[in-house]
Amino acid sequence: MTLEARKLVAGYGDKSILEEVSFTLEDGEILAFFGHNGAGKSTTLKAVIGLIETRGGEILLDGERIDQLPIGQRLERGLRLLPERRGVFPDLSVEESIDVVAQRNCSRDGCKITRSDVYDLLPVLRERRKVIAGEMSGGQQQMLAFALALLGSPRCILLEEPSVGLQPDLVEELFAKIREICGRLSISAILIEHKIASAMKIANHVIIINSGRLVFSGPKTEAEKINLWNYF
Ligand SMILES: Nc1ncnc2c1ncn2[C@@H]1O[C@H](COP(=O)(O)OP(=O)(O)OP(=O)(O)O)[C@@H](O)[C@H]1O
Repeated sequence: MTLEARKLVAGYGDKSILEEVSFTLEDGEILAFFGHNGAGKSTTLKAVIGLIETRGGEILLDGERIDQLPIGQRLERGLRLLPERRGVFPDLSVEESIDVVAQRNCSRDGCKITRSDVYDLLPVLRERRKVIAGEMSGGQQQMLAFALALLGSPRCILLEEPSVGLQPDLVEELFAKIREICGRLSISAILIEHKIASAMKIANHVIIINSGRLVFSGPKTEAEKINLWNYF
């Protein structure tokens, strides 16, 4: 799978936010997406998933343009968005949550990741099957949110600050799981993250935007040579 954004332009009302943002993401790769508050990172993910319309540029999945498709068709093609703090059903148990999403995402033939697969990939969820999602720790809620994004046949998961509110050791645990699962199942991810060091540990590529403009794009090894803190 290749996800490519070419010179994306997007905004809200008469406000222009993204100015020709481009990136490419291959199978199993993790793209760390950095930039100061309000730089336009979430806006980029919203444009990729189809929550806002683009005003210029192209989004391609395996060479096919998807920027005019409705969200539903982008989901069917394997794009997933895991929004900040909003990835779980707070009143449902872990098992109910997984069942509801599996029913929707795994009903078609060729479902890559089933209910039992997510329990195998994230065993903590099997142990916590009967627990109400909203009553779990932040780390476990993020594991569940990630599991829900995995159900079906995901190809690229857009992660919006999954570490928010987590203790440092839980961030490391969650990120290690993301790295392991994406690598093993050839799922790619875009990771918006303010915890730079943790994100850098699992990233292959880095992009940085500043006021809606791309200021850096390159492999992790190149990003390690610059002072990333200059962009926050
Ligand atoms: N729904 C909206 N309507 C109007 N303006 C918006 C909307 N959502 C975001 N913006 C504005 O777009 C700009 C970019 O916001 P965005 O959320 O994409 O930034 P970000 O880089 O994700 O920031 P953060 O790291 O704080 O989440 C900001 O100026 C923000 O106020």
